[in-house]
Parts: sequence; C-alpha cells; structure tokens
Amino acid sequence: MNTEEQPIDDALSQLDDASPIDDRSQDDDASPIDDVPNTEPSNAAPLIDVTNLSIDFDGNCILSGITRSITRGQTVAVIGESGCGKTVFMKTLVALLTPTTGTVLFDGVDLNQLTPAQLAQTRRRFGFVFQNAALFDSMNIFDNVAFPIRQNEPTTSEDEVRQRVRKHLVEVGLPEDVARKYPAEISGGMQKRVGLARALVLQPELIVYDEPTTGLDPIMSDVINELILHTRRLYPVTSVVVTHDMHTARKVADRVMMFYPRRMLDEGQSQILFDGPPSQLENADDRRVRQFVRGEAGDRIREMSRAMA
Ligand SMILES: Nc1ncnc2c1ncn2[C@@H]1O[C@H](COP(=O)(O)OP(=O)(O)OP(=O)(O)O)[C@@H](O)[C@H]1O
Repeated sequence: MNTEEQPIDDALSQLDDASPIDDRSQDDDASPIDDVPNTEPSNAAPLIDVTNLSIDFDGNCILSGITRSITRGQTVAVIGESGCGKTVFMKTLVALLTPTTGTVLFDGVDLNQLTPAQLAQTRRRFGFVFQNAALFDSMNIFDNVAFPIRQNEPTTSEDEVRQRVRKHLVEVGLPEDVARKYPAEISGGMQKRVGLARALVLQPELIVYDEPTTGLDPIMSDVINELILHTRRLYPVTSVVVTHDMHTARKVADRVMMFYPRRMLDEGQSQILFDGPPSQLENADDRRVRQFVRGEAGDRIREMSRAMA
C-alpha cells in the first residue's frame, strides 16, 4: 500500500475534536477511564468448545487431552511456565494451528473443517494483539489501524474509515497527533495500544492477547491491563490472554487456566493444573499452582534434577 496516497491530513483534521482518554498518554503514563457502560454478555453460551485436543510437533507431544469451553464474554488468562504450550493452545483456538487430534469449535463451527475462504471470513471475528505489537513499520499509525478495515471491508468509505480509526485511537487513550507518527517514533507501550486499537476496528467477538505486558514497565503494564478491562466493559468481547504476568492474570481475568508441560506429567494426568477464578489461585489444591503463582521453583527444581540425572 502506498501510504503517500492516503488522505491522511483530511483524516487527521477529523481527529482534532477527539478527546483522548488521557492527554498524558504521549508520555506513556495515561490511565484510561473505567467509567464506561458494562456490556455483560446477553447469554452464557460457549463461544469456544475444545474437545480432546492434542498437538504434536514431529512426535513431540505439546498438548494432549484438553477439553474445555470458553463462555461468551469471559476473559481467560492462560498461565504456566515457559514452553508448556500456552501460545500453542491460543493459536489453536484461532486456527493458526491445526489440532493433531480433537476439535475446536468457534460458535459451534469446527474451524478445521472450513474452506480457506470460510476461515478467512471467520477470522474477521477474531482480534489479535501480538507480543511485539506487530505494526507495519512503513505505515503511520493511522494507516496501521485502518489496515484491517481496508483489507476486509474494501467498500468502506474513507469517511467511515476515519471515524472508526479515530474512535479506536481515542478508546486506547492515544492523542490525535500519534496518528501521523510511524511505529519507530512511539514507545513500546504506545505501540501496544495501537496494536489493541487495530485489533478492535473490526469489532471482534474474540480477542487473543499474546503476552500483552511483556517488555513494559509496571506502570505501562497496568495501563495495558486497564485497557483490557476497559475493552471488556465497552464491548461484549471474549478474551484469551496468554501471560507470564501474574498481576495481569489477577487483574484482567475472571478465569485462569494454568498449563503444565506435558512431558512432566504421567499418562492420563491433566495438563491443566488449575481452572478457576484468580482469587482461588493462592489456595489452589495443587502445590505446583501455589508455587507458580508465588514465583517459587519448588517441585520444578526436583523434577528438573530428576530429568537431568
Ligand atoms: N510451529 C511449531 N513447530 C514446532 N514446535 C513448536 C511450534 N510451535 C511451538 N512449538 C514448541 O511447542 C512448545 C510450546 O510452545 P509455546 O510457544 O506454546 O510455549 P509457551 O508456553 O507459550 O512458552 P513461552 O511462555 O516461553 O512463550 C515449545 O517447546 C515450542 O518449541
């Protein structure tokens, strides 16, 4: 796309009366408002149904025997030590990976039975917030956020594109002058907020966040956490948040799933050691869960010693 051809100045003039959530956002210390309507889901039907999922890579079993549902409107944090399969699980939910066995239903439809065209259509219902924001370096922020609209809804008028980009930049607390900048000209925290704005422009039903706070200072991490909550209050969206950040898991999630590496378990043992509200993490029955959330190596040291012996 030739960004020079975009009527960006017109677009930006439309942003002039936008009220960013917090003008301090230029300095990355903005805290978005939370006084917004709570859009509770109208029903509690599962949006995602996973049945007996397993994933192998070259005979190396990463996930097995996973059966879980995710209800519409839930925010699920997926935690667990590095390499246990959190990202693989998340990618499988949005058909970026194909199950070795088992099924993943999204809104009752088996994603792996869809034709490429049907899958592309369904993916418009997903929003992705990547670990590194994954913005296009050659496009300014306005065009980055406009990109999914122009790609997926090419008949949308430029007027509407401007309105929607403006709305979503405001929602993530970015001031209007950011729209003219390029990704390299803004901080990592601002890039993550642009990534969230871009994920929201197609009004997804499911948003997956891959390590949304990794690499951010504690204040900016909390801004991102607030934005995840803010997004949930604004829209009846279902969210899956893969994170190492226990503060994020506790703050944004109404449900936490903790995975354990398959290779460290015996046949038939569940790979999900905990599945419940974050308030119960500290008192989980499984010692490995309590150790994980407290940041104690505990059993893992003994297990690793045995594995290396
Ligand atoms: N496409 C792939 N091909 C082969 N192996 C893969 C692929 N994707 C992931 N893996 C392997 O699967 C395992 C789980 O990876 P995954 O990225 O899900 O871990 P994770 O729990 O998200 O870890 P981290 O917290 O470090 O990101 C790793 O051993 C990884 O190397």
